[in-house]
Amino acid sequence: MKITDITIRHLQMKLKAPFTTSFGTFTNKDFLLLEAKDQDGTIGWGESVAFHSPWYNEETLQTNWHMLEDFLIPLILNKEINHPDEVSEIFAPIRKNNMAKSTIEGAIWDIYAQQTNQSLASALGGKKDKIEVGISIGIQKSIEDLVALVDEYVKEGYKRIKVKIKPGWDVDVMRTLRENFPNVAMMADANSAYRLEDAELLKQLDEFDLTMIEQPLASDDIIDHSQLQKMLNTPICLDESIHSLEDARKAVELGSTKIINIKIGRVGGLTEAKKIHDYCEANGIPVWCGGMLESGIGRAHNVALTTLSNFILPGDTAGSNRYWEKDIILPEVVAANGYIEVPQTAGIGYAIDREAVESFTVAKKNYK
Ligand SMILES: O=C(O)CCC(=O)C1=CC=C[C@@H](O)[C@@H]1C(=O)O
Ligand SMILES: [Mg+2]
Repeated sequence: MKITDITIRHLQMKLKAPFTTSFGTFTNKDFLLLEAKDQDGTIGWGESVAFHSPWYNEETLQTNWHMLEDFLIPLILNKEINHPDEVSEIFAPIRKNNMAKSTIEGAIWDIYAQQTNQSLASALGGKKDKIEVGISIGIQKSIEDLVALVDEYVKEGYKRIKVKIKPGWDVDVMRTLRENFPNVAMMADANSAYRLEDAELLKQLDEFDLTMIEQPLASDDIIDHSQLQKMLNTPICLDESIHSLEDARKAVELGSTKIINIKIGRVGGLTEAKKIHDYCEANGIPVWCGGMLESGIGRAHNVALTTLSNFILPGDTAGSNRYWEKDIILPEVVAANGYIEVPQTAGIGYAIDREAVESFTVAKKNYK
């Protein structure tokens, strides 16, 4: 294929419910949507998961737009590409900026799957026809509000409940949840809110039979997590610390993590995500697919990735209606009784709702 035409759009979509983590609260999702067209007119879609501000990692919507416009698109336009795995090689001279790279690579995977007349899941080697899904709940105003929300999602059949923790909102919260929901698969995501000195406090979480504690320590740490894991019975899951297969290898070899949260954007795209999946499978490390409050396009990519065999834990890919009054795909991603049916049509398996896209677009630019 040869990509001959790319359009970047800045979309602003209002979240159904504000999302609060140990870093703060946001009510809108601003993100870049990338539309790529090849010489035959096949159109593929990719979504940047970079937030408006650099709180999750160093990338932002603006840095992504800059990297795409000034470096990545010029490397891709009118270049002969035989397989999407070539994109990460083309981008190898560009340091980091994984979310920007992933945005364009995802669109190329979509085009490739359409041109080989297979679902994106199949193109990645996935075999599942439905995936188990969990749900991630931001920090709530009160424990009572949190219990009510968890109760709602458990009744909807979500297979795993993920809650945020931070100093002052941790042991008591998890104890109350466990008392109310003794049999639900539950995990905590700390988003790096703790230090190794907090080990004794984090050890108290062992009492609640959590499936994992996600990213308790610094977002660029692997060493201290290996020390902490020796002190905890609960498995540590790394998210922000893992940017590549190399990071995953080092973390696994050091015993820093027993589970890995794979996010396509964080690791630079589907090709690297698949490499991490395969390495973890060969080393007995289960993985699951994390979320970044994606629109239906990013959500569709997450569904396809989760069909790979070692995605054995429910991820954060909840249904579209959890996030948006109206998504930008048709049909929307639907989670029913904790499962999402995997689309079998060619490409990402969902059609774009152009009217919805245009209604949320606040800026756009075309590149030929
Ligand atoms: O997309 C979802 O529903 C999951 C969102 C989510 O839990 C996160 C998104 C971004 C940063 C964090 O707050 C958290 C995570 O680290 O997984
Ligand atoms: Mg996380």
